[in-house]
Amino acid sequence: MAGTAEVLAKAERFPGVRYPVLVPNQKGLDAVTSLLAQNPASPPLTDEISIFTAATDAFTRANLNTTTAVSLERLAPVTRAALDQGLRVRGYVSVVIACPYSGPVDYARVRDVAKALVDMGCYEVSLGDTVGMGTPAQVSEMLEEAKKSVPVERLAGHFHDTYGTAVSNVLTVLEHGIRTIDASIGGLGGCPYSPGATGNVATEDVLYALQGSKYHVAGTKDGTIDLEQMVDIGWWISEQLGRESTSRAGRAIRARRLREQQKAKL
Ligand SMILES: CC(C)(COP(=O)([O-])OP(=O)([O-])OC[C@H]1O[C@@H](n2cnc3c(N)ncnc32)[C@H](O)[C@@H]1OP(=O)([O-])[O-])[C@@H](O)C(=O)NCCC(=O)NCCSC(=O)C[C@@](C)(O)CC(=O)[O-]
Repeated sequence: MAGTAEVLAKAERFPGVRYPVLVPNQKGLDAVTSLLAQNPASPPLTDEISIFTAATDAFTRANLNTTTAVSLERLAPVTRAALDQGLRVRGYVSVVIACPYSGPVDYARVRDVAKALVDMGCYEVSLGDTVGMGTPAQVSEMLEEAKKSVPVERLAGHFHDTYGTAVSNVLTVLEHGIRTIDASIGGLGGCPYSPGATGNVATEDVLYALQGSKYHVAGTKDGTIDLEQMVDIGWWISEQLGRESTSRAGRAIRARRLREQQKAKL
């Protein structure tokens, strides 16, 4: 968390793109507030914070050094203060399917924690399969429970791809009415307290899977994004970070291009 302000101050920003900042507590909000005060800009460096907790005490202890109930008590005034400053607040519930420390998750806890985050002022709650073990059947069951307390329009899907089910889980939650999906280019991401978990579902893989579907990508000219360009970006950032892209579509398209180059040489 300590380097957040430095990263944000150096990030190149583009109109229409949001740059939410992960804020675990009041100190995190204070860092954002002072950064905005020291760097007045229009549009501001950020207009949104993301607060986070989990569906199990065991994960919240690892991630926030407290229980879920205490984290919610601490985050309520942080959310009010952020809203008072005109910031948007997004919430995350981690480990909505399985917890790396306490095993299978009670979906009623997901329901109740998501409701607590909405009640304190989050405009949206992202449901995170942090360990990436969820199957479409489990995700469906969890979502049916969460929808009992939070309208589906206020929910988002956040899937890590450890067991290779993230894209199918994305398609599952879309069928349930969720319209916001967290994804990362090249499959980057991951939580330091989720041992063995891979990064988030790759943006390239979600885009590939949505091709020909009834879903369109919001904020784009024709509802699509140039997948070939996204693949280039996924490989570029992965190489900057000294890693391989974990995007299946990214790897397949790179391999296809290599075959085409070899064929052209013949
Ligand atoms: C929250 C704490 C700090 C509590 O940790 P703590 O030890 O209870 O906090 P503390 O108040 O005792 O402070 C300990 C030290 O941290 C400092 N500190 C205190 N707060 C901050 C802050 N906001 N920013 C920077 N520094 C901070 C504080 O100043 C102090 O520094 P010292 O005096 O020892 O030099 C710790 O548990 C922590 O850093 N947690 C975050 C861990 C993390 O980065 N998790 C990954 C986030 S992403 C995620 O969770 C998954 C998600 C959301 O993406 C979705 C999903 O996949 O599920």
